[in-house]
Amino acid sequence: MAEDLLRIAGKAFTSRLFLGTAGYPNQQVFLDSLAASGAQVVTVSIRRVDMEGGAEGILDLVRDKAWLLPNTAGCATVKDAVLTAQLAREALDTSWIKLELIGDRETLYPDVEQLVTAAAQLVDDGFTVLPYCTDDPIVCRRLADVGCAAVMPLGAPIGTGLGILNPYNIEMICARSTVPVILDAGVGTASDAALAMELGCDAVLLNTAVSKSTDPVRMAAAMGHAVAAGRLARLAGRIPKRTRAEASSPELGLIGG
Ligand SMILES: CC(=O)[C@@H](O)[C@H](O)COP(=O)(O)O
Repeated sequence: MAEDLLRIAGKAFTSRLFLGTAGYPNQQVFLDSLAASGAQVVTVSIRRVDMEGGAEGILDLVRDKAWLLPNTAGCATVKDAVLTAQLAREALDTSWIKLELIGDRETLYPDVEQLVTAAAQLVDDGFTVLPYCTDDPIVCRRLADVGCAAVMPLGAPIGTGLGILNPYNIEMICARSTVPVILDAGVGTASDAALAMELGCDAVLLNTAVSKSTDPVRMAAAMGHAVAAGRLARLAGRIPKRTRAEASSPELGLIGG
């Protein structure tokens, strides 16, 4: 079987799982979870992280183990998000940014109007932009049109673990998208991650489902397997759903039949 690579902006990955870094019991559990998951992309909140490698120090630990994807979590205006992205580029020497622009502190839903504006500005400024967005095919199209390298529609609100609330929209986004689709947020357990891949997503980004599980290292391994299994099933092509039973064994040719 030929190697099935995920390609984003010219960079190739063998794993289709992206992992967040927040909320782990301690750094060692995060590092063990990362290893168990096989994830090659790790997202870090620029507002949370200590650039000097002090108390958090996560950057130094991760740099040689995964591709760093800084994010603008906590930003609520275009200005804020653009400045945070520029700070990340300076400090981390990467032009990749996961653009989060939150419209509401309670739901943490993206503000899509500001998101498209910020994405366009960052693309013009030379960034590789991966925006966290709503599960709306038109919003995803707008983001691709302004030059985003991928789109990251939500499965459910961040941290809820509700799974994929609107699988029809996710499937539609995947079918229409001209750029890779990464399901981001709301994954609760391994079957959610597998479903995302079966619906046609190119990758899955998740955090809370692993960091807050009872056994993060074991859940991280489960997520790695789920993403790989979902991808394989997608490539293999599922059988159509039927409303009536159909015998799985042929009746003709049976001995004595
Ligand atoms: C870490 C990160 O980027 C999160 O904001 C992301 O959206 C994941 O959400 P979950 O924690 O729901 O997986």
